Amino acid sequence: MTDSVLIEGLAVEAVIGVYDWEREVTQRLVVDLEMGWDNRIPGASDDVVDALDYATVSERVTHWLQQARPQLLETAAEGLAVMIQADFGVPWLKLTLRKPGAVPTARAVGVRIERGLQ
Ligand SMILES: Nc1nc2c(c(=O)[nH]1)N=C([C@H](O)[C@@H](O)CO)CN2
Repeated sequence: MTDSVLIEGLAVEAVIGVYDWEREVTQRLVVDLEMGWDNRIPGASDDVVDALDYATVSERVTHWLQQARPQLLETAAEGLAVMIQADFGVPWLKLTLRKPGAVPTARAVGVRIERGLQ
């Protein structure tokens, strides 16, 4: 199944980082998500109940990142993937998590993971 639902450039202020100073501040994270979903069903019903609601997923991702306070981007990405697959029934996803302020000479640094079967 090649259909998907997208969330691009979701900005979240959260505590993340391995250094002591990073535990005292929030930093900007930017989330890009592609989530497998059969869009033929909502496409036929025109009912959001059948859709993967990107607004609800965005809220849950934001809340998860703000309460988790992970050290590593890898930990955050893994936890988000588990939550999205379990809570929304998403069969596969590609998640990119960027930390734009981490390396001043780079536009952004980050990690990308894919989970599940496409
Ligand atoms: N692969 C990673 N490398 C680093 C991470 C990370 O989360 N994943 N984090 C840091 C620090 O927290 C850094 O962002 C502080 O500027 C270093 N390397």
